[in-house]
Amino acid sequence: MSELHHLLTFPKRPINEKSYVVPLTEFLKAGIPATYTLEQIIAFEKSNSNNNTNEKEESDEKEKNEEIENDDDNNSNTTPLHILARSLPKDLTSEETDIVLKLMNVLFEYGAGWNFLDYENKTVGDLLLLNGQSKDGPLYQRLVEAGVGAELLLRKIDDNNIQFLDDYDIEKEEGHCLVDHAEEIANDNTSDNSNENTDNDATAGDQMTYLNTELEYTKDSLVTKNNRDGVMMEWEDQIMKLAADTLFSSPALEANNDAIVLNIGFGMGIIDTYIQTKAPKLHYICEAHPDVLAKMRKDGWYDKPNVVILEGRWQDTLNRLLDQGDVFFDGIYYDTFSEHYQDMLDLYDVIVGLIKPEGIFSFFNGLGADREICYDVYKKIVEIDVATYGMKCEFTTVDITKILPNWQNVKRSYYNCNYYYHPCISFI
Ligand SMILES: C[S@@+](CC[C@H](N)C(=O)[O-])C[C@H]1O[C@@H](n2cnc3c(N)ncnc32)[C@H](O)[C@@H]1O
Repeated sequence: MSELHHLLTFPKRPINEKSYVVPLTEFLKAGIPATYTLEQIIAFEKSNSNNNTNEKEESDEKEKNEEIENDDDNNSNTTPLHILARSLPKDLTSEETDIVLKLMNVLFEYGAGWNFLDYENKTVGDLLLLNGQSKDGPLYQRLVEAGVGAELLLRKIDDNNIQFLDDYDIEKEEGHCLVDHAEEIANDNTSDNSNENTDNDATAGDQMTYLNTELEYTKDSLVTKNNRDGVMMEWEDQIMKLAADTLFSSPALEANNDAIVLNIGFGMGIIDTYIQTKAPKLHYICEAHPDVLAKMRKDGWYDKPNVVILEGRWQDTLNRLLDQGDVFFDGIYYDTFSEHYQDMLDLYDVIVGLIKPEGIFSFFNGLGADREICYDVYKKIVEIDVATYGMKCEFTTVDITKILPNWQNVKRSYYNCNYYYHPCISFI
């Protein structure tokens, strides 16, 4: 362990400016990177000890190093911020908390990352919470702020086509939060859109690959036929019920049967079934996948008098509705598959043109739900993004510990938090 890392284990109390902020700043000013990881130190020491075989006295250190080296995938990045969060005393005074906040500020100022995973596969956020910090507390909130800043900056860089690193490298190296209904991105972008090669990992990450992939309805899910990627699962039933209620909560609605609502993404039709129980005047459903459309036809959705089916991707069908200029919605719900947050940014442009002034927009919020800190960062990002359209997003937190599945029959879990932030978006 380097002196910098050792300092952040808080070897002495109280934690004050002189003993901590001053030396940390000096280390960083001297050129030690704020992202200097334990793994890099181990690699360095290993190469040194190979050259100098008689220096083997630090056995404690070796044990720790072995733990880190034995990390499953060896991809961990145990940064100084991890050490700080892991070593945080549980009985911090408020003066000491202020100093720790200063230490975090200094580390971020010198380029510390907010979302690396350490040798135990934990984020700094996980460690702060484990050490008694609350989500509303200044330390966790500082981390969220850093995440929001970094994600917005990354977006600006992408927008301007400035490429410091290959996009894929950024995602791999920083454990970049994946913000889709499914949590993992495709291994690579080599899909050729043919049926033969489509049913692989890319189904969740690439829309055209997904739309060419055969689907299968099981008793309680909709999955990609060959690789069993969960497109939709029945455990979300209560979330869909809540969402359907939200769609009918526009203050301008006098009765449900006046309502004109739109659902984007049919899947298992769970939310659409709840919407139908409210007997809206018009119920639009936008769906792109041929297998899902076939199921909708078979189950009689095309024959329902108040249902209008928009066949195709929302990117095409909703823009046509916008051009038409004569349909406006009291409620819009969005829940697709294999799309990215960039798609949601594009969707906001369409939504503001299609929703009535007092209408409500909501979506399945799996944004960053693979990690608590990512989920909190994306909660903030949504608020910031919709605010640019003069809208506000109010979240209701729902405990979902009892309804989360065991993920046994699908390839991977796409939701790893035991609570759900249900969004309700409306004009201010
Ligand atoms: C997670 S499921 C929706 C589940 C639905 N909320 C329910 O209650 O069952 C996602 C659906 O979105 C559809 N989809 C994916 N991308 C789409 C797009 N660009 N436009 C329209 N539908 C899309 C998928 O085919 C799939 O049927």
